[in-house]
Amino acid sequence: MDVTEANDDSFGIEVILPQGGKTAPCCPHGPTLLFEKVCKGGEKGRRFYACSACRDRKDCNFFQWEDEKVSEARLLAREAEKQSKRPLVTQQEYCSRFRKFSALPLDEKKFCQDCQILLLPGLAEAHSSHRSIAVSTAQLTRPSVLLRPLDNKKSNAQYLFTERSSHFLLDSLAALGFTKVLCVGTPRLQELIKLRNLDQKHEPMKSLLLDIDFRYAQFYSQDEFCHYNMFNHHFFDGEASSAVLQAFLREADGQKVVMVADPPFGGLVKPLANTFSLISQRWRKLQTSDSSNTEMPMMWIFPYFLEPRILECFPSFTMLDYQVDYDNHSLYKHGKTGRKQSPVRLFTNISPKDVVLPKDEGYRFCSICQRFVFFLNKHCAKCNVCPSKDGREWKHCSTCGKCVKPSWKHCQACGRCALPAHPCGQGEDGCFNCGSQEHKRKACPLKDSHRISSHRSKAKSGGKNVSRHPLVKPKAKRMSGGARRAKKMAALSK
Ligand SMILES: C[S@@+](CC[C@H](N)C(=O)[O-])C[C@H]1O[C@@H](n2cnc3c(N)ncnc32)[C@H](O)[C@@H]1O
Ligand SMILES: [Zn+2]
Ligand SMILES: [Zn+2]
Ligand SMILES: [Zn+2]
Ligand SMILES: [Zn+2]
Ligand SMILES: [Zn+2]
Ligand SMILES: [Zn+2]
Repeated sequence: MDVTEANDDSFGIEVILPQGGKTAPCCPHGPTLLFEKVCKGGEKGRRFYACSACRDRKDCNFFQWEDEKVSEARLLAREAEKQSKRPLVTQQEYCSRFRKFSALPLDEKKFCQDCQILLLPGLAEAHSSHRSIAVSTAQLTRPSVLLRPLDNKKSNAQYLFTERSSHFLLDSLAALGFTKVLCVGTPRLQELIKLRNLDQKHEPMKSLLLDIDFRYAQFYSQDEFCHYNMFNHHFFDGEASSAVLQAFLREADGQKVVMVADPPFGGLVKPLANTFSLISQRWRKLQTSDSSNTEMPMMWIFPYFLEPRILECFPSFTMLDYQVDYDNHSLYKHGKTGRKQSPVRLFTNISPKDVVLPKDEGYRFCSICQRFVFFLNKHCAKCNVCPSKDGREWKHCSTCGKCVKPSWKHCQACGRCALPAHPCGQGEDGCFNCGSQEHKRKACPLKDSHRISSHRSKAKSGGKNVSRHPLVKPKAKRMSGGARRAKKMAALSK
């Protein structure tokens, strides 16, 4: 993929990927991203830098105009903030603590739930007024169960795979012959790999977890975990961690590497694709000359409605029908009917016919499409594909000449299929959030991006704190989280 400037002609906020040359200023999460407001007709707005990882200003409020002169005092204040946000303990220190902790007698193994850390005996006093629990040896092998999932939707969005999905992933990777799994934001997959190695029934697999959640450093050695930001390919521990990745990507003695990434769903596609392509390039450089043209095998887990954006960045990818579901996300569950179906899918450059989807969960092989599909995704002889994206049975519209969602009807006035309740005669009703005609608001990569919305306001008002901007929808009456999610899911399944 080219690391080039965006040329999407929709209006909204665009990310401009680094092209070498100018270095971006850093926030506590590494180099910031450059954003630009693009208006209808291609008119460009003033560019600004903002945090790559946090989509909520509460988590990181970095803001700087591209052409802004920053005073020495502000630079010093930034540096001080960066230092204050650094973890108090190094990963090396964590590793040595973990060794000591593992050697403790069972009744001394404690975990502080308030601080989310393993407590060595010397620390017990300082945490005596906190809630702490005993930790069994088995629990030590399941950090994703022990740690409280970070449910901050806009930054961490830590949704953990169900047993069903994590075992499916692991079994598929093993069946495909992969022996090294680069886990980008997939802590639960990493721990299952380690557990699988323990039972010694299988060929051992190696794994390396790259995640922004530093709590995981407590449980892994330095060659198993790197504190990492996947939106700017930033290693918080610098060269040392970067070297760990480099060593991991090297394939010796018939080893085969695969990357599995499960980014927060609201994350911007372009910076993520840029990161994955940088990792792939590093992998390719380590290959022997005869395979130098191939891409690194990758699986990117993301909602189906972002398929066009992902394929734009990775034309070699295919979206598989498999529905990935999550333990702590009630609406992203697997099911055969209605709203219970998860919208999250696997995007991969591995040949889809080789990724066998489980028959007992309703998947079958389409010999024409040469891939496994959900049973409701029936092959359309006219389109010559299994057309469904959302797991429901789609129907063919002969006027449009393509298959459409079951709830859509052909509208003579608009000359296309749409929901019966569509705003008729107003042409393509594209995205209400950013104005693009290529997706609906629900698929907007900038949706839920209040931080960017506030920057938009700032961008327009010359830095003054205004609450309204023509591009920013006025805040609707606040709904409860559950109601909001339900509404979103209802919109998705129409
Ligand atoms: C949707 S969850 C995926 C978890 C996965 N389903 C599992 O069960 O292992 C997103 C993961 O990405 C991590 N994450 C969030 N923002 C990140 C960032 N900027 N860089 C790296 N990791 C990040 C979170 O800590 C979390 O582990
Ligand atoms: Zn930041
Ligand atoms: Zn504590
Ligand atoms: Zn088919
Ligand atoms: Zn069709
Ligand atoms: Zn139609
Ligand atoms: Zn119409």
